[in-house]
Amino acid sequence: MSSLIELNDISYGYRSGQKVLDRVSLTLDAGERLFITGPNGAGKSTLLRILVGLIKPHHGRISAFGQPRVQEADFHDLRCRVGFIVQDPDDQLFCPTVVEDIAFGPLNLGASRDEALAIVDEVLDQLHLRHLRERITHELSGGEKRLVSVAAVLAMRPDVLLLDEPTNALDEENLERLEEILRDLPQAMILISHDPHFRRKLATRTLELRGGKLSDRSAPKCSAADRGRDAVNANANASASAAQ
Ligand SMILES: Nc1ncnc2c1ncn2[C@@H]1O[C@H](COP(=O)(O)OP(=O)(O)OP(=O)(O)O)[C@@H](O)[C@H]1O
Repeated sequence: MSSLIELNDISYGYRSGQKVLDRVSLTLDAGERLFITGPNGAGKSTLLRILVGLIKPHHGRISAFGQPRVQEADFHDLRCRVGFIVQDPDDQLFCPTVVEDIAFGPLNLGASRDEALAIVDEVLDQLHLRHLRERITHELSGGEKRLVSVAAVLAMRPDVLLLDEPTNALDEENLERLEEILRDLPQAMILISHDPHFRRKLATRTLELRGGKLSDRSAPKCSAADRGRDAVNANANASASAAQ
């Protein structure tokens, strides 16, 4: 079975600076919760923006749901199926009220007003957020905005989720609730997070982006035999250096 998402040999650099991504490849399979870690400015958000077609890579190929994604029309279709929760909820929420913000996606995908409102209530119940339904979006706290942006993306019933720093601004209770919600969702997802505790609870696989390269952090540790061999080699090198 082919992967849901495949990025092959992706390279990119902003005009202002050096290469951010250097021949990066990744796959996302059904049921995975794939975490991407790495230092600030490593290019993690850039990678997600490339995946959904907001930035065109200088090199490499993107395929999703079995189709190559090249033209803008390909990415428009992809964005209907991939829910992207961006780092700053203020970039995600733009309607006057919470109910309008969450209904926007389903309406845009062709739902009737009644259908969209039914989805809003279902998602608000799922996230225990009914009390925020009629609130004015820009008056919400940072954590409330974060949860409403998750609700707005879930309302679009995406096949895959991308979450960029979803735990930012969440208190302990809401963090635990978000963990439970994500664990119960059937969708495959890619999560960017600096929070090791959150990652340990949810990750099925972890990649690290550093110096433009992605490496697998969940690769099996080397075996006892390998460690023994490494120790022998290290001793041999140390003896050789001492003899010189
Ligand atoms: N629009 C832009 N124009 C120029 N440079 C940019 C732009 N957006 C990001 N960058 C730069 O590209 C690099 C990668 O940024 P990116 O936001 O992808 O990193 P990140 O790994 O998500 O960082 P963080 O963990 O801090 O969120 C950074 O050096 C950043 O300053």
